Amino acid sequence: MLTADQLKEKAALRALDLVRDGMRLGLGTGSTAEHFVKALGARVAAGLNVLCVPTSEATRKLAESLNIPLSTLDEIPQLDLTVDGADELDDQLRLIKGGGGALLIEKIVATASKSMVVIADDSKEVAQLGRFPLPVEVVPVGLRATQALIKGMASEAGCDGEIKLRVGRGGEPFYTDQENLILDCHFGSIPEPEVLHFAIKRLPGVVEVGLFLGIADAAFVAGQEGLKVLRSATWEEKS
Ligand SMILES: O=C[C@H](O)[C@H](O)[C@H](O)COP(=O)(O)O
Repeated sequence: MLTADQLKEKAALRALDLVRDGMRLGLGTGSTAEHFVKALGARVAAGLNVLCVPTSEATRKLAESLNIPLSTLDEIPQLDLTVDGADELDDQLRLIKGGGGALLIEKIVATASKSMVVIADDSKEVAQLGRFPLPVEVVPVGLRATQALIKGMASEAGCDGEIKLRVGRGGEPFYTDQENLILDCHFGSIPEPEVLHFAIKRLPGVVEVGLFLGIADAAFVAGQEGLKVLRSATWEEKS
């Protein structure tokens, strides 16, 4: 019986098969992405030539410690591949991300990539998104007003539930790398993710919504029975 962490590593190692010499890569954030970055670091130490854009300060520090060559999207606006974890995914490759607070840069980097591949253990797979509280990144100014607006818009989109300001370990508000706040929306289920995304995203205080829709091209999902590959209609794995 493999532990959840071993399953995450298995998915991450499978994604490493996609990496080719000379690629420009987006590096995701979180415990699953960390396995990918560490394994990539070992390949770089063995001579692989890649240039990578991290999606968070935590990932930048980890990649730096492994001597992985780093750049920014300003220098390389288009990437070949981004590999990242997810908090939830459904069978249409729709995701909830942002459990670690990195959703904004993760979405920018993934969208700037020709392919985005998700790595996950099978506890992240759901029939309907929403069991995991949906993270919404908001600017600190007007927090309570934005929170009330999100609640109203979400309710119209069929999603009700508590919306909580994320706090850090010491009970103080959690700030993202961009000094924004996160509202975790405990909806339980999101019947129409596209409708909800559109409704919330257009509010002025909202920076980004943790729904990734039409962004992921494939997912490697590791379970006790083996590794499952989910593919979008257009994704082809090059050998
Ligand atoms: O903000 C964090 C990211 O979206 C992570 O990729 C997501 O929370 C999954 O993290 P983990 O692999 O640790 O479950």
